[in-house]
Amino acid sequence: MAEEVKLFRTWSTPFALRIVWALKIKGVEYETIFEDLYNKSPSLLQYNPAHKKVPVLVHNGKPISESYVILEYIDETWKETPLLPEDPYERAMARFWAKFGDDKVFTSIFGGVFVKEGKEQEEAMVEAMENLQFLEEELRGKKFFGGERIGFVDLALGWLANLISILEDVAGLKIVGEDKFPLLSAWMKDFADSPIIKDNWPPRDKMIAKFQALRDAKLAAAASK
Ligand SMILES: N[C@@H](CCC(=O)N[C@@H](CS)C(=O)NCC(=O)O)C(=O)O
Repeated sequence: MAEEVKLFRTWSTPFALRIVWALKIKGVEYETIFEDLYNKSPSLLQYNPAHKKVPVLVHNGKPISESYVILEYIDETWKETPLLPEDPYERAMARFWAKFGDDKVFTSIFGGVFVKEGKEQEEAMVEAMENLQFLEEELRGKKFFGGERIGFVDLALGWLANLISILEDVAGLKIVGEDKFPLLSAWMKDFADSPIIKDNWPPRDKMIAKFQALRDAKLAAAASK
């Protein structure tokens, strides 16, 4: 039976980009369904009733959601070019850093620095810098978080390379600079320039416009409170 793989996503969400990159690295053919999150399709609601979010991967009719769960499913189903290390401790650490990226780094930047101003933004920046320093240390002696090639943590943190680079245009924020985070800066460049990753990257102009609108809306909402 031919495999049927479908990916429900939006063009911009960093959570879905993880899945796009993983499927491309594994060489899995798939169909893309672009969702409008303001008008979610009945299929999305049926496939992910618990969260009603993208991404959702549907493999031979069976839905899987939550990007890290999907990444692990992909890695276990299509075993060529493994994303997670073999050693159980290394695997645990990869999952740890991926989760740290979402729980602490993403939150301190996109729920903090990006949507705040003045003193509040300065405080959020201190927290973001502390969190980023952990990732800087984790990269010591390595080109990618996965070692010599892109792995699970690189895909998990891909949003850093993808979104951080546009924040300077959107909010005048230079969060990861060569002066403060030389290893992360080099990683952001190497990751973004890697084959497969660079061919599957949302258009920069569109990203800037989207995140500008997002920031303006968040700041306006905060001001009207
Ligand atoms: N933890 C989820 C996060 C997914 C997520 O937040 N998706 C957003 C798009 S960036 C979404 O679908 N939001 C729709 C909503 O909240 O209604 C994952 O890793 O897949």
